[in-house]
Amino acid sequence: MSLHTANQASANQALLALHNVTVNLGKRSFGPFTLSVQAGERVAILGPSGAGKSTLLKLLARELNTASGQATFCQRDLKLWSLVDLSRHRAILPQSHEVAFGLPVELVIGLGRVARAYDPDIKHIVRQSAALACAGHLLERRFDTLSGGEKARVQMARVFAQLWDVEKGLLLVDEPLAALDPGLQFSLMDSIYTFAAQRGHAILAILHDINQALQGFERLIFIKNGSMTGDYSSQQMTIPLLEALYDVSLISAVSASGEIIVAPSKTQTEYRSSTAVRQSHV
Ligand SMILES: Nc1ncnc2c1ncn2[C@@H]1O[C@H](COP(=O)(O)OP(=O)(O)OP(=O)(O)O)[C@@H](O)[C@H]1O
Repeated sequence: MSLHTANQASANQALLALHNVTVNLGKRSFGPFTLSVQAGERVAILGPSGAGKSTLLKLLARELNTASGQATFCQRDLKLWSLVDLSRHRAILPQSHEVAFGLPVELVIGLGRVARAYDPDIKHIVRQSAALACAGHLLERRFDTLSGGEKARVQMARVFAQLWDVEKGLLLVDEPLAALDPGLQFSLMDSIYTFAAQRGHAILAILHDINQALQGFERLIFIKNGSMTGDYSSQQMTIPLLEALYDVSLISAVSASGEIIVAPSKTQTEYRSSTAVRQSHV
C-alpha cells in the first residue's frame, strides 16, 4: 500500500489530523484511520458501498466518537471543540436532504447560520449562497415541495451560508451531486471549488463517480471493508488500483483536451498498465 507519507511537520500544521483512529458501530470496528488534511486541499473518499466512507465522514464531523486514537481539528483535540464552535469552522452536506417540516427555502439556507448570535448580513449571505448553488429561483418555495435535485442545491446553499465568512474551514460532503443532471453537476462542482478556493477551505468529499474524483481532486483516499487501504495523489492513480478497490474491470479513454474518462467494463480488459491513469494515455 502506498500510504501518503505526510511528514510530522505537515501533520502538525494540518487542518485535520487523524492518528490510528478507530470507531465502533454495533459489533463492528472501523479503522484505524491515519491521515492529515491541509487547508485548501481537495480530497475525495472512494470505496465500495458499505465500506465505511460515511462512517469516516461522521467521525470527522464529530457525529461519531472515536473508540481509540487521536483526532485533531485546527491542531486541537476534536473532542474539546464545542459543537457551536465546530459549526463555525466546518460544514456537512449529508447524503439525505430531508428536513422534518415544510420550511421555506430561505429559512433552510439560513439554518447554516444558527450558531451566530449576531448576524447582521444573514439576508445577503443567504441570497449570495443560493445564487452560487443555482438555487436563487427557489428562495420563495417551500422545501418539501422541491425535487431531489432542487433540495440538493438548497442544502448546498445552506453549507455555503455556514462557511461564507470563514477562512480555512472544512467542507465535508457525502455524494453532493448524485441527484443532479450532468450539466448541473459540472456547474455545482465548479461552485464548490471556487467557494472553497477563495476562502482556503479544505474539501473532503465522498464520491461514487471516479471521473469526478480524478478530474477535480488532488488526493484520493480509499476505504474498503471498514479500513483505509490507500492515500494517493490523483497523479499516482492507476487503473489496477481502482479495479482492486471496486473489484471490477475498468476501461479508460482520453479526450482531445486531455481529460481522462474511466468506465466499468463487463469484459476483462486485456490491457493492464501499472502506470498512472494519466501517463498510460500519453
Ligand atoms: N449505527 C450503525 N450500527 C451498525 N452498523 C452501522 C451503523 N451505521 C452504519 N452501519 C453499517 O456500517 C457499514 C458502513 O456504513 P457506511 O454508511 O459508512 O458505508 P458507505 O461506505 O458510506 O456506504 P454507501 O456508499 O453505500 O453509502 C454498513 O455495513 C452499514 O450498514
